[in-house]
Parts: sequence; C-alpha cells; structure tokens
Amino acid sequence: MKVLKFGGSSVAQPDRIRGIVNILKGYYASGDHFTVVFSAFGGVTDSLIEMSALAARGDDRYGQLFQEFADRHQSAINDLLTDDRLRDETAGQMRRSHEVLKNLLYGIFLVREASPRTMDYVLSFGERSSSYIITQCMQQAGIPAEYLDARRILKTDKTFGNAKVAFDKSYDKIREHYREHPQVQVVTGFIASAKGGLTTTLGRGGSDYTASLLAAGLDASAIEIWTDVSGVLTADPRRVKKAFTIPRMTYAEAMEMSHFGAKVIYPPTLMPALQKRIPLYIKNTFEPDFPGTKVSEESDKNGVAVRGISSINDVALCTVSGTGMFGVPGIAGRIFGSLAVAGINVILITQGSSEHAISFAVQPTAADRAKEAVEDAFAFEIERGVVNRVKVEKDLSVVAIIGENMRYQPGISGRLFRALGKNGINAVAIAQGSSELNVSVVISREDETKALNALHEAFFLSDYKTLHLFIIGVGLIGGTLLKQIEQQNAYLRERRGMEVKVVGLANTKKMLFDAEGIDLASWKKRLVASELTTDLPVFVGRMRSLNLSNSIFVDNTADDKIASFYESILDDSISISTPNKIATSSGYLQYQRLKNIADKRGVQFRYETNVGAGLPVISTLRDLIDSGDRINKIEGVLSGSLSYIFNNFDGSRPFAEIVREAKDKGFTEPDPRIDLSGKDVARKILILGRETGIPLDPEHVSVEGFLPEGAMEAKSVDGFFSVLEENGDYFAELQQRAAADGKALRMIATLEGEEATVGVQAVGNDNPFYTLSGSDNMIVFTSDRYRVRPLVVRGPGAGAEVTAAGVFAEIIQIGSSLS
Ligand SMILES: NC(=O)C1=CN([C@@H]2O[C@H](COP(=O)(O)OP(=O)(O)OC[C@H]3O[C@@H](n4cnc5c(N)ncnc54)[C@H](OP(=O)(O)O)[C@@H]3O)[C@@H](O)[C@H]2O)C=CC1
Ligand SMILES: N[C@@H](CC=O)C(=O)O
Ligand code: NA
Repeated sequence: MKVLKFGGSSVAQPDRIRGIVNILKGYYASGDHFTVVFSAFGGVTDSLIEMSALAARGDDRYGQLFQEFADRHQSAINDLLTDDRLRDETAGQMRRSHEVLKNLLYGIFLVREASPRTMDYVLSFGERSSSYIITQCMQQAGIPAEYLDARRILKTDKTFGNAKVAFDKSYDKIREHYREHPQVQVVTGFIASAKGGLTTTLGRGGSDYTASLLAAGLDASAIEIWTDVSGVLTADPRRVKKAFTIPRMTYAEAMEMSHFGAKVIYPPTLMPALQKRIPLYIKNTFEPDFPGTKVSEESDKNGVAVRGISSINDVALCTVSGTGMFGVPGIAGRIFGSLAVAGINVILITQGSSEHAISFAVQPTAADRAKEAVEDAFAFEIERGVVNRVKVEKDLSVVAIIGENMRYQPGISGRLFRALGKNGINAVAIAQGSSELNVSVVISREDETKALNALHEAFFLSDYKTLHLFIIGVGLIGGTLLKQIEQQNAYLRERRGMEVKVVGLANTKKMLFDAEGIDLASWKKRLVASELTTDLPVFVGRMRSLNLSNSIFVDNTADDKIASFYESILDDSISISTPNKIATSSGYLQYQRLKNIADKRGVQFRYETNVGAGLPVISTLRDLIDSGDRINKIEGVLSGSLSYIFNNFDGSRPFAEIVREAKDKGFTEPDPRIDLSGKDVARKILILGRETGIPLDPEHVSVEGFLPEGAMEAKSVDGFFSVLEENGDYFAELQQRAAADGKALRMIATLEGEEATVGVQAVGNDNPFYTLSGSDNMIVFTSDRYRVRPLVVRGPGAGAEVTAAGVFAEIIQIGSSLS
C-alpha cells in the first residue's frame, strides 16, 4: 500500500486535476494498492479564513467571497465531470454542503465571533469539497474511488487549530476502516476530529501529516508527497539559481531542512514516517516522471557531507553578558526559563567557554519581549552592574549547512567560514549542535543571498563558481577582454568549474547593470541603450548594494578618478584587477594603503598588466623575492609602443607616421604623450621598484626625455602629432647619428640600488636590447641567484589581445582563490 498526497497547488485548476487523475489511473492500472489524500483547492483555505474574519467583523462582504468559493467548486464540477449522473450528483452534494457553510458564516456574522473551534469547522469545507469532487472524477476515469472524510479515522485532542493526534486510537480506526473498504480511499487532508465529533485541524500544511499518519496506520510501503516543486532542493531556488534537487536524504536531514524553512515538508509529517521507517518521496505534479527526493533512513557514509543549505531570513540576536556570569551555575537556566515563561521560542543559542556572554536568536517580533523577560529575571544583577542590559541586534539572518555526513569529515566548517570570509561576510554568531547535523551562522540580513550562493558553490561539487564582474572601461582593452570572456566561458565552465558573468559595465557616458549577467554578444547595444548616465559613486554603490558573491572589480581606464575608489572597493571585500597604472604609480602611501586593505580583507589587488602587459613581470619579481632572492638590478625596455617605434624607425619613413602606427595598433596609452614623454616607462620602473620593497615616489625616478622642445606643451593629441610632424628632421637626425655608429635607439629603464632612471640610449649589437623587434619588452633581472646570467622576460609588451588576456588571467586567478 502506498499513500499519495496532492497539495493545494497541485489541485488549483481543473486542468491540473485532470493531470492528477491521469497519474492515478497509471497507478491503478499497474495494480498498485494506494490511497490518496488531497488538500483544499489552491487558495481556498486562505479565502475561508478571510471570509470568516470578515463575517466576524460584521462585514457583509464575506458573502461575496462565499459566492466565489461556491462558484469555483461548481465550475470545477462542470469542467471536470462530463458524465451527467456523476455531475448532477456531485453538484447536488456540494450545494447541500455549501449551504451549511453559508449558514455557518451567517452565524459567525451574527455573533461576531469565529473561535478556533468554529474556524476548524469552517476550514474543513475546503478539503471536504476538493476531495469529494476529485473522488467523483476518479470514478469517472474508471478508478473504484471512495470518498473518506478523515474525521472518521483521525482522532485528536481539542487543541483547535493545531490538534494533537491520538496515535494509537487513530491507527486502530484507520486499520479498521481500510479493512472494510477495499476501494481506493480518497481522503480529506488536514482535518480530524475530537471527542464528540468536533472538527479539528492538524496545523497549516497538515495534509502531509494526514498522509504520514495514514501510512503509519497502514504500514504502507511508501508515502508520496506530490507538490509543485521537484523535491527538496539544495537551497531556496528563489535565492540560489543553481539549486538542484537532493535525490535522497535522511529523515534527520529532512527535519533540519524543513525546520529551516524549506517549505516542502511539513515538519510533523516526518515523525510517523520515521517511526515506521516508511520512505517518503517528494514529487512534482508538473514533472511526474522526475524521481524527486527520497527521504528514508538510508544514510551513506561516503555520500556528500552537506546535503542542503538553508536560512532563516529575519532573526534578532539577544546577548546577555556580564562579569557576574562566569562560573555561576544556573545562569542559562534562568535566561531560558524566563523566555519559556514569556512563551518565546529560541531559534539558536551560543556561549563561548569564557562564559562571559550567552547569545540567543529569536523572531524579531519577540525580541523586545525577550529583552524584558531576561532583564526582569536578572534585575538584581543588572542593578549591581554584574550583568549588563540585554543587547538586541536586529536585521540578522541565520544560514546553515545541513548534512549527516558532516560529522565524518574534517574541514567542513573551514570551508564554510572561508566562503563567507572571502565574500566579506561577517559571522555575528555561530552554533553547531553536537550532532553535527547542522552548522548555523548568524550574519547580517543583507548578506543572506550572497552567503547562500557562496556556500552553495563551496559545498556542491556539481555546482560551478560564478564570478560577478563589474567592469569600468570598455575601450580597446576592456572591449577585447569582453570578447575573450565571451569566447572562453564555455571552456571555463566545463574545465575549471567557473563561470564569468559580467554584471556591471561603464564607459564615460553610460553604465549598465544586470545581476543575471549581461549578454556579451550584445553588450554594446545594451550599454548605448542604457538609461543610466555614468556616475562613479553610483557605480560603486550599486556594486555594493547588489552584494553578489564573488564580485570582482576591473578598471580598464587610464583615469585617475577611478583609482580613488579602490580603497573603499577593497574595503568592501571586493578584489580588483586593473591594467590602469594610476593607483600603483602615484603616491607611495596610497599604494601601500591599498595593499594593506587588500591584506586585511583577504582579497586581491592585482595589476600584472601594469608592466609588460601580459608578460609575467611582476609575478616573476615577486616569486624571486618571496623565495629569498635579492634583486640587485632591473633593466628593461618597458614600453611596447616606444619599442615598436624605435624598432621600425629606420629613417625611411617619418617618425610621426610610425608613432601613429603604434597608436593604431593599440600599443600606446589612450594619450600617446604619456608614452613618448617617458612617463609611462617611469611609472613602470617605479612599480617594479616598489615591488622590490623600495618606497619610491614619482619624483624619485629621473627621466631624460628625447622629444624636441615644446612637444609636451602641445594642447591636444592632434597638436602633439603636428609637433612630431614638424620635427621630422630632428627625429631623423637622432636616428642617423645612432645608425652611423651601428647602433639602435632604445628607451631603457634602470633600477639599481634605490636609483631609478629612464632615458633613450643608442645600443650596439652587443647589447641584448639591440635585438628587440615588434612591440617587444625585455626585462632583465640581476639578482643574487641570477648574478652571472640574469633572468630575462621578453615578448610583446603592449597590445589589446595580450593585455586583455593578462587581465583575464588575473580574474581567473582571483576567482580560484574565492570560496
Ligand atoms: N594598450 C596596451 O597595450 C596596454 C594598456 N594598458 C592600460 O589599459 C588601460 C586601458 O587602455 P585602453 O583600452 O587602450 O584605453 P581606451 O581609451 O581605449 O579605453 C578606455 C575606456 O575607459 C573608459 N573610461 C575612461 N574614463 C572613464 C571614466 N571616468 N568613467 C568611466 N569610463 C571611463 C572609456 O570610455 P569612453 O569609451 O566613453 O571614452 C573607455 O571605454 C589604460 O590604463 C592603459 O594604460 C596597460 C597595459 C597595456
Ligand atoms: N602604452 C604602453 C602599454 C602598456 O602598458 C606601452 O606602450 O608599453
Ligand atoms: Na605583466
């Protein structure tokens, strides 16, 4: 024998009922013995509550609600029952029954009172109507169905609204009834009866409980709860998009999940099932072939550690503390005794072993009463100053990981706190039952969704990590980066378990946000069409308020204004990757502050592309230093654009033409004067100096320019090009002089000791820089270990593809370090 139960949403419309009758036909045809429990049609219980409340207030609009209720059932009958006899019989029966309800409501209206006892009777009309109509539909479909009013078999006390079941008596009645009724019994969920035939109810969601009680009474082989979701999910799918069905779990796990608000199972349901070891299946009426979730006693010790992640959305945390608590027995007893007397339910409790403070979480609505109750209980100690007034913190949530196997695996809480920490989520309080079935963390309510997502990614291998990128600057580098992400996303998801979602974009004009991810095939159009004008504080504020897990900020501009936001971004626990050299090459103190904040927050501030674009220059330098090497000298061609310019300037074409070419190829800064003046190179050698530990400031780098006088006074980039054109002879002469000696011009930066210099040199073919071509950079590290033969990094040091790829690689590295 199987017990099936269909909830209100499964029977909300006639079409759905037809679908269910079809499912039941399949069961019947297969020869399975079954009985089936129904809830009221979706929304009916709420409407019965509302009409009674109106009537009890003397508001005659209850009549209209009643009429809608009656009409809804009559129209379901007309829609579902095509057999004349069955239809007339059902319609007649419902009319008679609803007449009773109508009179009952009128009674409530007259006496202005709907007691819990009356309410239970009113509510019973919901289940009685739905179950009766569906019984008739089943008969029409050829199933020998018989309507069973559960009040005949389920016996309770008189706690109206949430009656306690008399188990043995009910089980006897169930067995007796089923022995004498071989037909398929169609049972009203939720309702029962107390002595004297009084109607009672089993609490909201009680139809599940009805099914479980029937199953226990009948020693059924299985309980199937049919609902509108595909079983119990790993997390609330409204908050965690990647939540998926838990294929199987233990009763204890299901109990934990449902206490934590996974609405799928009504908690008392599990007890009778557990006692009789009856497996319980949660199935989806929309997807009848999907296996759903099986809840049983089977636990596999090798299975996943964490079965699900859950949360309680709004709690208040009360803390009792004071010097008079240490080593005094009975404190906890008095706190929780006072709460019990005040009728306050405690959600979570923590006490550190210093015994200085006890914290407990309650519903926010109960927080003030809890404070009052405890302060009353400790009035004496509070007056003497040995216990403090109760501190109440609101706007908190509890997130919890749940799973029986956690107790067999070390490192689970490490992973939990790492995922929270990497996302800047502060744990306000922590609790773990010694059963290790659940680890609960109290956090700020605004972090709840972020926490659930971060934990989901951290604990479910089948899940992939989603990085949320906020990108400012979509020009040459930014645009290329977006293209690369679009092309590589499938690979990253499959091979690296990582998905990169761009959720924020901005250029100087517009900005755009989409927490679901901006489609990278059409970002340009969307950005142009966006109604948001770029406003940096707003952009940063939005990034903060979206509060997405694994957020990363990418600055692809050359703007100094953006760098001024880095500090607060890092302080929000958001990592940064940037090719923009402003922050790293301006004041030393700012550079140092950014590094410190990143360290403090456990996030990353990355800027490898600041030197040598995608070439591993900064990382190589760090590796040398971290492994104990000492840098004696750094020498390099650090400008991709100047390298290109000098490599191609052989006197056959004007200098200005080649500069333009370097710009067109994407090697120069947005403003090429920064390159030609030597400023860009100065920034780079400065950064390398800082990385070796020298606190250099820009004025410490001496730059010897090579431009003709007045060139840097040009007011615009175009003006600058005009000066270059006008000075064709000047540049030709520079080149010819070097060539006459068999030499080539190179802009070389040197750091030796604390001395940093930048200047153009003419080098001969015995110099390693002589052989460079294209936009090559070449960085030569002479160190204690690389003394005789230095370590050399060489390759294209500018250009859109290599630079964007360098930023992309950093994003992936940051991503790997998250959660
Ligand atoms: N080219 C290369 O080889 C290398 C470049 N870099 C660095 O990469 C960075 C980007 O260079 P590149 O792509 O060539 O520059 P681009 O001029 O092509 O692009 C800059 C982008 O930033 C946007 N932007 C600028 N200021 C702001 C602002 N205040 N608010 C919002 N958006 C802004 C621009 O918007 P809009 O389109 O509206 O103007 C544009 O989208 C620079 O810092 C450069 O030093 C680093 C290593 C190598
Ligand atoms: N403009 C720069 C680009 C890399 O930083 C260069 O020319 O090297
Ligand atoms: Na680099």
